[in-house]
Amino acid sequence: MYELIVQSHFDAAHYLRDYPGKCAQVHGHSWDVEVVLQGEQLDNLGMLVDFGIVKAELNRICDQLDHKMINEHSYFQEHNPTAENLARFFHEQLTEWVKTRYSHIIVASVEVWESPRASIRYKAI
Ligand SMILES: Nc1nc2c(c(=O)[nH]1)N=C([C@H](O)[C@H](O)COP(=O)(O)OP(=O)(O)OP(=O)(O)O)CN2
Ligand SMILES: [Zn+2]
Repeated sequence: MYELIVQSHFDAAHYLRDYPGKCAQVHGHSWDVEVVLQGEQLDNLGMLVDFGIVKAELNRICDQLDHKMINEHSYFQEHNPTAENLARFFHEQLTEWVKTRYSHIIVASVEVWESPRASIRYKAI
């Protein structure tokens, strides 16, 4: 089993609805995102899938949030923009993308760091 890992990054603002503390106020973070894809079968180049293709898709999703107010994104009007929901958001979008293109890989996990010392990892079950 191979695991392919790519990372990306975005800067954005958010606030947590109904949060009993300072995070209920608008503030910003520099989020880091790491995606793990798993698969067994390699292509004729000996790749699970080209890093560049996965990075481009991950960057496309990050661009939906980069330098924005996350709460205004349609997904986060319904989900509080916690690291948990951000990880789920990336996982859902990447899974949709993988399913339409690659039958031999799955999105095993997405990890979102809200700071260098705090992250959430979401895994498919
Ligand atoms: N499980 C989660 N807990 C918290 C989340 C989250 O997404 N999932 N988010 C927040 C807030 O976004 C907050 O901005 C970050 O909280 P906190 O680490 O307390 O704040 P700082 O970055 O300022 O850290 P300091 O150690 O106080 O400097 C809260 N919790
Ligand atoms: Zn925050």
